[in-house]
Amino acid sequence: MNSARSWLVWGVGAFAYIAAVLHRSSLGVAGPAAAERFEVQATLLSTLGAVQIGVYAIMQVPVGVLLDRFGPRVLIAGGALVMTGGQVMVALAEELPLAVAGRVLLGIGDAATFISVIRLQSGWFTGPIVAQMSQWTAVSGQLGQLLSTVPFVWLLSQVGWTLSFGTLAIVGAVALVLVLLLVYDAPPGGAPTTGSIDLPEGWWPRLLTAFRQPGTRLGFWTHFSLLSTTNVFLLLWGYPMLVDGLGFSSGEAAGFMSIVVFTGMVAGPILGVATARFPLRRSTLVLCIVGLVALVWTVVLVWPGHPPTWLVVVLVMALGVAGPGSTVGFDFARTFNPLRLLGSANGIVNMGGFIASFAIMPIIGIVLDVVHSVRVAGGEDVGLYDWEGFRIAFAVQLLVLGLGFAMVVRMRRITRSRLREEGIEVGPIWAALAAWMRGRRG
Ligand SMILES: NCCCC[C@H](N)C(=O)NCC(=O)O
Repeated sequence: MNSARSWLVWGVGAFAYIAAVLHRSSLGVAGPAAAERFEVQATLLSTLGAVQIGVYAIMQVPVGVLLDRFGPRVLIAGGALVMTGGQVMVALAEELPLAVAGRVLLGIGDAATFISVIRLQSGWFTGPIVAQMSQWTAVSGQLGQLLSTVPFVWLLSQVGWTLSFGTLAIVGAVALVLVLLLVYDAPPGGAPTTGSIDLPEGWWPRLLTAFRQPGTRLGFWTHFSLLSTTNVFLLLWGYPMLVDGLGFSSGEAAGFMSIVVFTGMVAGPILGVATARFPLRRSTLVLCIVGLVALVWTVVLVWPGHPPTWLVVVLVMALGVAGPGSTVGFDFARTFNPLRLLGSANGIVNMGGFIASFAIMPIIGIVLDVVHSVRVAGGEDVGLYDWEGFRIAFAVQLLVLGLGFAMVVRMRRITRSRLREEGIEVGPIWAALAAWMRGRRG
């Protein structure tokens, strides 16, 4: 455990996840080329993006159950295989239906990857480092996001659709071969066992057992609260809001998007250390991040006129912290479930943020449409992506943040009462801080 080989195995798993995120984000940055190739509206293409997120969310529970049955090696390799096939279809597609089928396969393969790499870590590492590894895995995915924004966009402009998407398929195939050669579920002696815990037979009772753990549901609501706001911004609505709503150039918008990604890459490891160092304060950390994001969105949305550039920078930095904040959800699942249920538990957690993203993405589009129609009917000459429309449409996110906050508070109360039964008392944060200050003085 925690050996050079552990790092190699994790590195290959992380590479497979980088490839998955690269596949995931490639259509989003190829919007104009796709609209031209398939002769469809950009709006229809953005709906495709939402469908892929939906497929990803629906697949979480089946994939989690399969992960507990077959282990991460099989799931990561299977995911890479399906994504490679999907990307070949996208590369060769001349008509939209084949491209859609390819994107569905990409959603399925992608769904298997992140939670399997998170599960792989628990087979190869022990101790506080495991809490940090989840953040490192998530950070590596951000590399895939960056690769899609600059190098892939450049490749697409140089060699065209088939060769650039074909190159992504080759990256997927390389990931598949490396996983088959190097990734195993645990070192030769086996992973740490949790054999003393009796688990029911059959996938359904086991899934229910994972769901009934309050820590799993605390993880679900953590992910629900914090992932969607970043996803909605990075994957769909951030670019039109910045360019059409606020009048920034496309280069400036790309710069803002990169700030989200870079802030996440810095915040992730810091949150990883914090969760490993203060495991009993993880939910307080999550609540602070949810509160911060809600506050910043509120200020942006009620700002008279266009929000100033410095405020937009604060917003994208807050969104950058929200992404790694959502990863803390997997740490709740890890510490409250036996290893043999971790696949199912992680699948449940990962569904949270993607269900919220899938719901919010079209709702924002619908609200934009309604606001636009009402204003046009009232005689105003405004565009669909006007800032006043975004101001109202983005307020929908406050409902997700508010619901998420309330549910995290509720689930942590239940989780803490379960801990109390086991003799672990988690006092209020102010009491802990006061004791810490007294300790420093004395
Ligand atoms: N853009 C934010 C990335 C944060 C990672 C996140 N916690 C997560 O759940 N990722 C799942 C995945 O499949 O990427």
